[in-house]
Amino acid sequence: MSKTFTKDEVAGHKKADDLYIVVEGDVYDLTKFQDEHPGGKKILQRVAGKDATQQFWKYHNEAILKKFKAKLQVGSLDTKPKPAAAPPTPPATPPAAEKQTVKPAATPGAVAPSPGPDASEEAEALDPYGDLVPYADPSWYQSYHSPYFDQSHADLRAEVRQWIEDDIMPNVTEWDEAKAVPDSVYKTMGERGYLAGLLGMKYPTHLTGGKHVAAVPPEKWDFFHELLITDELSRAGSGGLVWNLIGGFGIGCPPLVKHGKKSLVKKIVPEILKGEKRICLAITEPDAGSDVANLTCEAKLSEDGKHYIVNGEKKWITNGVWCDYFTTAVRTGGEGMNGVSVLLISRDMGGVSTRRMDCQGVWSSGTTYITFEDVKVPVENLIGKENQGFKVIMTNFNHERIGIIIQCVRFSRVCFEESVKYAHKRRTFGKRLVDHAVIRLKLAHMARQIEASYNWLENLVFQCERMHETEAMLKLGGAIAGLKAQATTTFEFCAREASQIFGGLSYSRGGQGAKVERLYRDVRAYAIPGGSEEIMLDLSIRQALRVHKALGMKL
Ligand code: HEM
Repeated sequence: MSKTFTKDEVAGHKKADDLYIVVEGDVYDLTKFQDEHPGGKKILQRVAGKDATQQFWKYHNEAILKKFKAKLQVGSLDTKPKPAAAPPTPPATPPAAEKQTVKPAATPGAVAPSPGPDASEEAEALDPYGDLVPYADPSWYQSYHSPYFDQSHADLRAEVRQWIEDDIMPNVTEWDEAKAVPDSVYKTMGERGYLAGLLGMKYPTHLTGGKHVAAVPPEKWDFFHELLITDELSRAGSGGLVWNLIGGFGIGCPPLVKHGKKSLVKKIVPEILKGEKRICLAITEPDAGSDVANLTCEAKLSEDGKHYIVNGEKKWITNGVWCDYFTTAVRTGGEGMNGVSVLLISRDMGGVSTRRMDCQGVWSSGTTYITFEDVKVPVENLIGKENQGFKVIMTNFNHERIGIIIQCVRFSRVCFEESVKYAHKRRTFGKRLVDHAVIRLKLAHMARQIEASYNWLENLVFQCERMHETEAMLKLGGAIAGLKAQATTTFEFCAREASQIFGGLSYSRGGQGAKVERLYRDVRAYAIPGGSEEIMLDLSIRQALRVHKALGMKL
């Protein structure tokens, strides 16, 4: 794309059969494209030979330019400024050298805490990052101080964001409409080491042949790195995409890695972490959702005691249609939670059928109906102990719910960010949308809920980082359930308000309102599965009271 044009040269291409335009200093040949332009060809012919930057931004967002650039750009104007060697980054405020650590002064006789040798380094906020729209990113992206994030998180953030912006964002709408994401994207998740970092545990180099995520040394990996991957993936604004990539894996693989027999884990997990095989979690049934203790899919021990014979149905199983393995909850004993076990079922055992279900949202996630008919599962595939599967499932719920929360908060931010950007370009009644108080009120209500949810999330992720998994399950289950309800209601609110701000553009699919329209459809996929809002709210209080009674609560 090295060809340069003068303004006059571009002006020479102003006919329908020879149509150039300029957008942001780059020259595009739209002669052939005009017939397929969704906005019509006449509108392009009216700006033929001219700089159409302003008109372009009125009707499109950045993803469109990224998507079509390679195909349509023929050069740049000679007046276009050359890009700087490195993108300028605003300095953190104020510059490090001028920063002073506040040393608490002690009055004689009093003991004052004093900062350790690393205090000034830890106190440093990271450089501002991203578009800097307030509340569109977590505050530590925008030069707030944080006790949780350091340079390794900032490096990972940059790595994931670049990939999402270049390879994912421009295609997300197309993939959602096609109800599938190319397999190569999931494979890339494995190759980049992201899948292995999403298990809710320390980075498992023993299962990745020593490989790890480029930006972060494995020994530094923590739950905040995990949070970041899901958060940045969610910026694409599609529940279908996120669930396609990590929906089945993120809940189906951890029970296997943590509670499966070593030989089984060693045999199966490395291929999954590489992105070569896929796994999902099969718990919900046509007649048992949040009410897990009532599941009926049965697993009977064969007479020789070597196999379980599995019969039953599973419904709403994310990724099921594409999966090789199914981490499946089955009934091996009597009624209730003490008769439940977890088995790893492989598609090649025979008797496993999957069909795609049509759903309101998360279109590209592959929601599936599964039938197991006389599937012969070796007893070695038992995950955890027989009839003690409920504990495996419950521990896993915390990890699943935190994932849902991260996604919901980021989707809420996406709704907010899209709204702020659109409100700055759309004019009604003689002024920009953002200049109407009623629109600012909507933005303020979105922002306050987003920040409250996210700060609670950071706190709980930090607790998970510090507590043992069983302690976390017992102590944090209630709070995580409460935050799930908080996050899904925030998401629902933000999707609604963003839709109102975008008006018709978020009612039709695609185009500038694409993310908002899609997310609005995805809301229920978050508010219902993984524990419905109603069950989460009730659990949050019941569980908190139980824990605090044990802690010595005085009433
Ligand atoms: C590089 C040049 C261009 C490309 C690749 C392009 C591509 C597209 C695409 C893909 C859409 C479908 C909507 C979407 O997905 O966002 C669209 C819609 C549209 N485009 Fe363009 N376009 C270009 C230039 C322009 C220019 C210069 C104008 C105006 C002078 C324009 C006016 C429109 C309009 C009015 C729509 C319909 C918007 C709506 O449905 O609300 N386009 N364009």
